[in-house]
Amino acid sequence: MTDWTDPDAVDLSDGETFDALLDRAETREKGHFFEFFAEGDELVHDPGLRLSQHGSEQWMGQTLNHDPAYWRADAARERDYEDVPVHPDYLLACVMGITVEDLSEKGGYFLGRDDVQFHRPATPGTLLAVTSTVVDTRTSSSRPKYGIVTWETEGRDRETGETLVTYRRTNMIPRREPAATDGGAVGEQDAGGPTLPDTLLSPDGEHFADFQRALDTAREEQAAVAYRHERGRTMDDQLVAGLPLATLNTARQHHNRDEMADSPSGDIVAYGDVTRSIALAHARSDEATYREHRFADERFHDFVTLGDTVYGFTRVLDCDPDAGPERAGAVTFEHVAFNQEQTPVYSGRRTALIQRDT
Ligand SMILES: CC(C)(COP(=O)(O)OP(=O)(O)OC[C@H]1O[C@@H](n2cnc3c(N)ncnc32)[C@H](O)[C@@H]1OP(=O)(O)O)[C@@H](O)C(=O)NCCC(=O)NCCSC(=O)C[C@H](O)C(=O)O
Repeated sequence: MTDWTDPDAVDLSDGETFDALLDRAETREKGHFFEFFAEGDELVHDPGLRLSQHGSEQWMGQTLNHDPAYWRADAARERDYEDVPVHPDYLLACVMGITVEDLSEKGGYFLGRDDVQFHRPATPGTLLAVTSTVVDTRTSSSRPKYGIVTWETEGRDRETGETLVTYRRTNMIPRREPAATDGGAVGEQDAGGPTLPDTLLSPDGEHFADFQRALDTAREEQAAVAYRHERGRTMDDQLVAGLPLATLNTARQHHNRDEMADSPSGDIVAYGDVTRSIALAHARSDEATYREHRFADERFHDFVTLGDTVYGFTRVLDCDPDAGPERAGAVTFEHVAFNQEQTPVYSGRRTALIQRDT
């Protein structure tokens, strides 16, 4: 009788034998299908992650978020930070990265995020504690193989218990069993041509007063304050696979080319937080940012894959001179990331504190 614990019992040099072995082996699964999630469930995400200066600088460097307030003590003090904090995009990506193994590792699409709030800055060395609550589950009417799940997530400092960031995110999650639906209409477009303002204005500078002036002028002229950013960033392996893995994001979409070969993208795709951070970096390079405040209605419209180039477009929606400290006012933007074919891949509303002219 063959001893199946004998390392030599299976001839691995014989491809046919190994194929047959793999075909019969059960796959030990990772992640959860849609059916796992029930409204009200709370998930405590285990891996934890210590935010690091290196991780933050690597994120900033690769995504073109070159803001010295997040790496130089004098620049941080100038922006009223007690210590040099990690970059907020890195913080957000790390908080979400930790959740992926429990929430979205099975694949599916990161559709959007809402109510992103930064409660306090986080410094390098902070150990994260992250929990999520399932707030909604529903069947996708257009894609019977998927369900749609929304979670609320909170990232805290594990040592002090202080809340750092909170948000609500929605993903399409593969179902173990396809649902019976009417098949729905996929990506239907509205009929009729586009309605656009006659004039698009751009602010004269990067300070709060420049945005406010442009918005006031636009209101008088039935114009919009909307502009493109010159920089683009082509997605390479470091961005697509390296950055998500550095945040412990285990979603196969970002690092398993073999699995992704049969997917609609045909290849690995960028982590939504990387795409978003690049578009925001383009926008921030044209403004005197004081602080990030909140984000709303973030959507991922299309996937971004290796070799795509991410550009940015910004529309100014509102200016509030009374929000924020004396030296800054709040500006609400809509940012759009688009690719080399001018296809939007991300959009979101962002309120940031922008420095007044000094
Ligand atoms: C996902 C897409 C292929 C969908 O395209 P399309 O069918 O054209 O879009 P619809 O607008 O019809 O949406 C389909 C259904 O999803 C619901 N939906 C869409 N957005 C939201 C939202 N923000 N909140 C709630 N629900 C939403 C619609 O209501 C539709 O529902 P139903 O009719 O019942 O089916 C396309 O959008 C696409 O390719 N998007 C890009 C996705 C992407 O690349 N994301 C980022 C990369 S993946 C990632 O980062 C993974 C991450 O690591 C993680 O783990 O989450």
